[in-house]
Amino acid sequence: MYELRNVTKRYTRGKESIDALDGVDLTIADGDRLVIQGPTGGGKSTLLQMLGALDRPTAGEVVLDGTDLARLSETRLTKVRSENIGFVFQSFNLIPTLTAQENVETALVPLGVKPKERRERAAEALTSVGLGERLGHLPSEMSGGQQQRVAIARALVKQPKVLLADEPTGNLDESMRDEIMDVLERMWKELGLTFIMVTHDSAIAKKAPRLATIRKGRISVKENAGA
Ligand SMILES: Nc1ncnc2c1ncn2[C@@H]1O[C@H](COP(=O)(O)OP(=O)(O)OP(=O)(O)O)[C@@H](O)[C@H]1O
Repeated sequence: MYELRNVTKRYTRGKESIDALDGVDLTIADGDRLVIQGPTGGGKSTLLQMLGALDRPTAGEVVLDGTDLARLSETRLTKVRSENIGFVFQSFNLIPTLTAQENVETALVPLGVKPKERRERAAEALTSVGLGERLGHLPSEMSGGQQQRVAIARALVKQPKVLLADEPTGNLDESMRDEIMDVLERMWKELGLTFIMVTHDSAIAKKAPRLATIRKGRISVKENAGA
């Protein structure tokens, strides 16, 4: 469970400063699915960075399961991230020289998982996203949708509590967008994840049960009981 209290993130460049987040309060329960939308520059990616322990706020608290991430050392933040949080990005971020299976295995290396178990768990994760036949393929030998599925398997192989996705369908055409949204939704349900996704796609936002909008660093949250 996340509890954000009065979170401010100020970026300063020379004499100019901007509050990318300006007093954000937000609670996200375990197993929630939250979609974040808003105009470009509104603060979406900055919020995701706070939730993902990739950066700390300038002021306020980002409490994950009772621990304030804003107060952790860099080493502890890295540990929280590698154990609890899976990331999926718009640009897939796969390593081009590694096969699908090797790309997925990279998520287990920092956790000290032995090579044999790494291979087995990576194969299992790829099978669960429908890529059991593609373990030995390089990213360049796969479609955009398949590459994004490898990235999803890499995010989930460590069995995180939280999945954060930043425009996961942004580089995909419409049919692949639907395919990736189906995989993400199925994983959210099957694994009981807390799933938080940034999107510019109004069709996806419309279907979201809980929708946060961020403008000029300020957040408003709407529940959509019908979605
Ligand atoms: N590292 C940084 N240094 C300085 N300013 C930054 C930095 N990162 C973001 N900003 C500024 O903070 C504001 C919020 O940026 P952010 O990337 O969070 O917006 P966004 O809603 O994700 O936008 P987009 O939809 O374009 O990705 C913007 O004005 C941006 O220019």
